[in-house]
Amino acid sequence: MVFTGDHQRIEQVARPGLPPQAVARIVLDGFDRHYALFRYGAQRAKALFESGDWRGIQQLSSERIEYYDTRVHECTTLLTAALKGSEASPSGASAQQSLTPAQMDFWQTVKTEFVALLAGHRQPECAETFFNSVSCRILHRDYFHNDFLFVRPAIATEYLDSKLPSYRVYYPAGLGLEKSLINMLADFGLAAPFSDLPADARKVARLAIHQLRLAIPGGAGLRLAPDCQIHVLNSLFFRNKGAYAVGRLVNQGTIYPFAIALLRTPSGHIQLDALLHTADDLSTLFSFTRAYFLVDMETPAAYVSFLNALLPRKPKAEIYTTIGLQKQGKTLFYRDFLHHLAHSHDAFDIAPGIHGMVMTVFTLSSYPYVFKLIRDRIAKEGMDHATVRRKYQLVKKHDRVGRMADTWEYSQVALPRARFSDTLLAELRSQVPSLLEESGDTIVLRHVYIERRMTPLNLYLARASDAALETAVKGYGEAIRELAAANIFPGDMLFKNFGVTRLGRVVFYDYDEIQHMTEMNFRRIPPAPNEEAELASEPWYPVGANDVFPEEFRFFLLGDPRVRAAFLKHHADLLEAGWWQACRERAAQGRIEDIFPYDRDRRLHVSNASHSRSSTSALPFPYPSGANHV
Ligand SMILES: Nc1ncnc2c1ncn2[C@@H]1O[C@H](COP(=O)(O)OP(=O)(O)OP(=O)(O)O)[C@@H](O)[C@H]1O
Repeated sequence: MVFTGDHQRIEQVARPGLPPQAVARIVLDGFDRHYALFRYGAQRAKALFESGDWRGIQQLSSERIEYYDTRVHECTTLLTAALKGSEASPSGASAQQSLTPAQMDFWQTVKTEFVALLAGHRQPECAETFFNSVSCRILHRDYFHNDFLFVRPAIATEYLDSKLPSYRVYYPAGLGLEKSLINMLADFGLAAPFSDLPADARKVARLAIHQLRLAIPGGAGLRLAPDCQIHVLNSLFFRNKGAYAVGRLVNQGTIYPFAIALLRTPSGHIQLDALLHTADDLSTLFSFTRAYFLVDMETPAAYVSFLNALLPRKPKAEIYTTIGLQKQGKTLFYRDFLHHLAHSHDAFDIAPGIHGMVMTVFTLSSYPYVFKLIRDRIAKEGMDHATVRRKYQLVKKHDRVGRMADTWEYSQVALPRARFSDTLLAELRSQVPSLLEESGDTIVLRHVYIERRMTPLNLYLARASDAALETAVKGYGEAIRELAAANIFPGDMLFKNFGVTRLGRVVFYDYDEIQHMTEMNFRRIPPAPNEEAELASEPWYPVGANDVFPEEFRFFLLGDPRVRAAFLKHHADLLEAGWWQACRERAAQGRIEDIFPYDRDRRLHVSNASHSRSSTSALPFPYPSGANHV
């Protein structure tokens, strides 16, 4: 539903006495417009994939992040104008003021009417969230409870689906696995030819049978059981240069989740690139460290419920987020979090690790997230709140390539004071007083970033065995390479700014100093004119604001002999300006590198030869042999 013509409707409804139902209608129209544009984005992603317009996909993903706030703003403005002068308008007096009993009645009725309008709606949970966003901009915080907002959902989404069901079914026991796969992939109706779908489907079928044999005790004589079926979500999942068919195979009552990665070759053909089937494969694909997918869904709840069965460890909040509905993700996160608080009694405390100069970070041991507040006084030259927020927003909109954690930004988060440790409370009062509001038993955080908790890499390395340390240092170098390939220079590459995830991936989380690679100037240190110059505290050469001397990395990164040995074994070239210059050059040419969320050995068309050192030139960007990701 679009807003064209709505101004006329507002005039009709903007007379004093605008009924609650009309207010509810304006909000729902606002949401419907948002969701129509959201779906249109996903439909465009398909066309962009088909034509290989990678820059277009990147731009779309980035722009889509703003859609929601823009629509909420638009709807709030519309509503405020429509309510102007009416008795219901809290802003008529002041949004800070208490509502009169009549106004309370009015706004409660708006909520009831909104629920009535949601009968038969396919995205009721997202519409409720939109209603909350608009209402929060109109009502005072005192009214942020279930009488006026959807603190709890009103409409159940279990078993909700579209007229056209969200997933399709194929029966390999009759048709054969290979043929079923061919039909399944052809049914996506991509407007680009497959290079050789039967041959690719054969490869995938063989791999699938092999995996089934491994999974089933005595599976050597595997037969597809009569109940064998493939369920595949109707829409492809698009992100960067990849498209993914996401589904599950059911055989003898057991569910085997899978995703098939599709790529477009430079000649414009579609190729199956990988079969992803383990729990870790799917966790990596749907990780919080990657950009959100573009998926055309009429009923997102049906997609989330399907995905939830494939990814049982992943909270629904994160699933909504990975499919681009990050506001719904935020709502669910907050509900889960309040529920967890009500069912736990441990205390918030300062996060383990080295304290940041920019952020005060705290956590709750029983909950796997950290809370980050920007310090009032930042002990870094030229750094202020606006810059920090800008950098975090940059990361939100950038492709995070599996190497940067996603953050959720919240304002006005009310938490029980009794749950804060004394040390943390003292730290917050001294470091972030402007973000803290203490009233009675509650502490309100005016602005906070919430992010998945990881083990800080410096702590991890300090207690790692030799083997684990080598793996982590290798992962650290790979993270730097992949960030650089995605045009991100981390700025501060100290180990304390990286974390290790549950799956052992090394991920960057300190964004205040990041810059684009293309803004940097990577230089070699010129030879010293004499010995005194070398010993002097000041460099003997001029240094520009964005000059970086990779030779110097060894001085602040490689003090520990174990770390040094591992780093030099895998990533010695990162200490050379030449590597960085080449990478910067590629970014400057506007190249979008291939960084896929699965290991090279999963690729169906990568021959063994390309795993050897001699073939590194075939790799898409300066990369050492043995690297996991291309
Ligand atoms: N996602 C996370 N998981 C676990 N610990 C974290 C996380 N984010 C931050 N921390 C902890 O908080 C510390 C400070 O966080 P962060 O690096 O974001 O702050 P900063 O002020 O920007 O740091 P710097 O002074 O390096 O700029 C980290 O060194 C780490 O110990």
